Formats: sequence, C-alpha cells, structure tokens
Amino acid sequence: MSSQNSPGDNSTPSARKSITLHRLREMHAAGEKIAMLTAYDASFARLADEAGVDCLLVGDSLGMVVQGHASTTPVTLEEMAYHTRAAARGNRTAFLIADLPFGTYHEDPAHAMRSSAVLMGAGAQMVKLEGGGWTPETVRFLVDRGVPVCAHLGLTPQSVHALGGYRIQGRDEAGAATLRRHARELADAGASMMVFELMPSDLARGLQADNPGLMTIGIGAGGGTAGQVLVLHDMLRVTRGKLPRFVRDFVAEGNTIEGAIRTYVAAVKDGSFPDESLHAY
Ligand SMILES: Nc1nc(=O)c2c([nH]1)NC[C@@H]1CN(c3ccc(C(=O)N[C@@H](CCC(=O)O)C(=O)O)cc3)CN21
Ligand SMILES: CC(C)C(=O)C(=O)O
Repeated sequence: MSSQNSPGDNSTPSARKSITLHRLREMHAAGEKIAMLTAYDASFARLADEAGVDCLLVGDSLGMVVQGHASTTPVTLEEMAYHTRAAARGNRTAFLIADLPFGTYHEDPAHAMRSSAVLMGAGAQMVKLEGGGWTPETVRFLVDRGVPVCAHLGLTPQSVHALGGYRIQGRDEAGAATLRRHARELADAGASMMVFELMPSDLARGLQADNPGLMTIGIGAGGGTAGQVLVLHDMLRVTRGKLPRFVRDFVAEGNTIEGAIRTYVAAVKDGSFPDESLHAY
C-alpha cells in the first residue's frame, strides 16, 4: 500500500485529516476537483479512502450492481442503512454520503427527515435525493434541521420508469431551461452539493457557473463540474454488460484495484478525466 505513494501524496490514512463539508467547500473555493466514488461495504470503503477518494457515496445503484435488480427503485431504507453502516466502519477520513432510496422522502418533508435520521444514524454525513421541482421544500426542511443535502438532477434513475429509460437529459432548450430552474431552486433551498448525471457538458458547465457556491459533481456530464463520481463496479469493470460511455479503463492504467482508484483520483484532480471527446455528450 504505502509503496505506491508518490512524493507529496497526502492520501495515506495517517496523513490525511477527515474530509468535512467545510474542507470540501475550501477545496471547491480553491478550484481543487472533488473525487467521489461509490462504496457499499467496509473493504472497498477502506481501500477508496486510503487511495485518496474525497467522498464516498453509498449509492442506491447497489440495487443494480450488488443486488442484481434491473433498476434502483426496489432498494429499501433498511438496505441502504445496512450498507451505510458497513461502509462507515471501513471508512476513516472520506466524507460519507448515502442515497435516500425511492419512496422514502416523497410523501412530505417529515417523511424525508425520518428517513434521513436512519441514514445519519448509520454513519452518513450527508444524504442525497433525486429530482427537482417538488424537492426544494424538502431540502430546506432537512438543511434547517442539520442534515446536509446533495441533490441529483439530469438522469434521475429512481424515475427510470417515468423517463422511459436511461437517456441523456436536457438536450432540448425546454429541458435545459427546466434543469436551470431546478438547480437554482435547490441551491437556494440550501443543497450544498448536486450530482448532474448524463447531460450535455455545456449545460452542466453552465449550471455550475450559475451557482458558483454549489459543489456540482458530474457523471456523464463533462468536465465543467466541481467534481466527478463513478460507480465502483463500473470503474473496476465488474459490471455486467456494456459500460456507459463515461467510464474510462482505470484498471488497465492502474494495474491493481488500489492503483485503479488512485489513477481515477489523480485524473479527476488534474482534469484529464473526463475527456470531452471520449466520456462526455
Ligand atoms: N452500474 C451502474 N452504473 C451507473 O452509472 C448507474 C447505475 N449502474 N445505475 C443507476 C444509474 C443508471 N445509469 C446509467 C445507465 C445507462 C446509461 C447508458 O446506457 N448510457 C448510454 C447513453 C444513453 C444516451 O445517449 O441517451 C451510454 O452509452 O453512455 C448511462 C447511465 C447511471 N447509474
Ligand atoms: C451514479 C451515482 C451518482 C448514484 O446516484 C448511485 O450510485 O446510485
């Protein structure tokens, strides 16, 4: 492990201090890119933390890559809490975010607060919820009560049955205008972070420019965001079937799993990932 550290690398567990929300804001203000990766268990959370990943996301994508479902919608709050507890035990310094799964924040803000309390109790430091329009009231309610919130716009997988498949979003002007309005409303409601999934690079870049204090995290949204996220199993090429275009072969470059994660972090930090011509739309 330590044999792979390069000079100046501060990502060893003993050297790195805990990444807090405050520290993430400092990084964002200084223009340092934020590297996020999903993690669903203690072993991978530990490895990703030690490899220098800033934020770990216990994503409800676990419904697909761990549980074998065809979508994320069957995942329950209890399952998210189980994986969050496991990831939290392995993690030492990374900032830990957990997804509120489908149906656990939709009824009203109090419903979202009850579900968030379960995930925070399991070790999450921030919760993520999908969608715009109806969500700002809920985000404000959570933030006022001490729950940091990451919003999620563009392709929102929990709505796959309404969207009609995993398609790129915001391609026409009406769709782009809606995303601009949703992003502004969620930022105003107090969301400190926002995932942009599968949208044109120019649109994501513009949304970040419209909301400079917001930490935007892209996946298939180009290089104009404050950070990047990938699904761990995609990055390690364990996922079955065709990988989305936005995944790069970090395993070939990094040789080992830890090397792959270190290569990913370095590529996010130096801006070489994503490459506009290869991984963006
Ligand atoms: N393994 C995995 N990786 C993910 O990134 C991921 C999940 N699961 N599950 C939840 C959502 C669904 N995601 C997806 C699913 C499919 C595509 C996909 O097929 N993309 C096509 C382009 C589609 C288009 O052009 O409209 C691609 O080739 O990238 C992308 C993201 C992202 N999330
Ligand atoms: C793909 C990321 C952003 C996610 O939401 C998940 O892992 O569920």
